Amino acid sequence: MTQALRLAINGASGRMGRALLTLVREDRRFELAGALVSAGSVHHNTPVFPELPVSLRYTHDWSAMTADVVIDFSGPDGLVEALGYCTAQRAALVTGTTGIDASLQARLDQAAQHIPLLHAANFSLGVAVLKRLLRDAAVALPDWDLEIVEAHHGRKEDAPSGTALALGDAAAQARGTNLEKDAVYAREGRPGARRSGSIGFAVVRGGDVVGEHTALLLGQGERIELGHRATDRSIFARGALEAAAWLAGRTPGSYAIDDMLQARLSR
Ligand SMILES: NC(=O)C1=CN([C@@H]2O[C@H](COP(=O)(O)OP(=O)(O)OC[C@H]3O[C@@H](n4cnc5c(N)ncnc54)[C@H](OP(=O)(O)O)[C@@H]3O)[C@@H](O)[C@H]2O)C=CC1
Ligand SMILES: O=C(O)C1=N[C@H](C(=O)O)C[C@H](O)C1
Repeated sequence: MTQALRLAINGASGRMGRALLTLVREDRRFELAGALVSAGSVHHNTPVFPELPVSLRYTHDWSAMTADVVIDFSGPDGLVEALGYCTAQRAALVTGTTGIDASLQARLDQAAQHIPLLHAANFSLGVAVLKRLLRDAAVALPDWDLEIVEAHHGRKEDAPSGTALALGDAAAQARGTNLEKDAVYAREGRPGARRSGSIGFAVVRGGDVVGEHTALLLGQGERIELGHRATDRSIFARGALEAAAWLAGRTPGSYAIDDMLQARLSR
């Protein structure tokens, strides 16, 4: 049997971090090397599995840890710290953090020259397929209006979601344009008639919604709605663990979830 990969989870005390910890306990492909939290975390130095006879504690001390691969679901600041560790130690990095601005994106691109790095705004298989369907529909119906609606729990900090932006970007690229030019993020007062070719975003926040995305393609007298609803956060955690097992040991570079799913989705 091959040796277990030493895995560190960054943002370990969060919603996604906890979903990962639950799964990784039962996953023989991995040995949990660290559960990282922020410098000021109330979880720092508390036991990760208080109900089990294991000594692992949440920590902010990256220096005491040896990991082959890091999975990060912490937020932009935490991602910067994970990047620092992975680049210095030549560890692989899987990150699902969203709300990444252009300067952080440039740092990810730079780091990917030295380490294998996979960033995905959504680790669900269903969303990967939705993106493909949307690309096809956007090309087949170039004149139809495209609007993307997303809904998430009330604690989510970024908007629109990373997935909504990735869907918009995929459709824009498929139509030979780009999201920076075409996106409309807000309408209020009298914004005037809809600009042809624009891609509108609408955001819903509240309750415990795990994550819902609908792409509306609006024609004259008809419309298509392509949607995905996540009802259980463990689907993202499962996808991230698959990505970590797939990514560790690869040559440095920037990988996408489509690279990992290629074989499966092209069947
Ligand atoms: N790609 C995907 O499939 C998915 C992506 N996401 C994204 O993942 C990210 C996290 O989401 P979620 O788990 O819901 O958020 P949470 O807020 O529940 O968890 C994030 C955790 O990160 C910790 N954290 C904050 N700063 C740092 C830091 N500097 N270093 C280490 N840890 C830190 C915080 O814990 P503490 O205070 O204890 O440090 C916090 O609990 C978001 O960007 C979200 O959009 C979410 C779901 C799926
Ligand atoms: O914050 C979340 O919860 C989620 N964030 C991701 C995003 O921004 O797209 C993915 C998922 O929808 C859950």
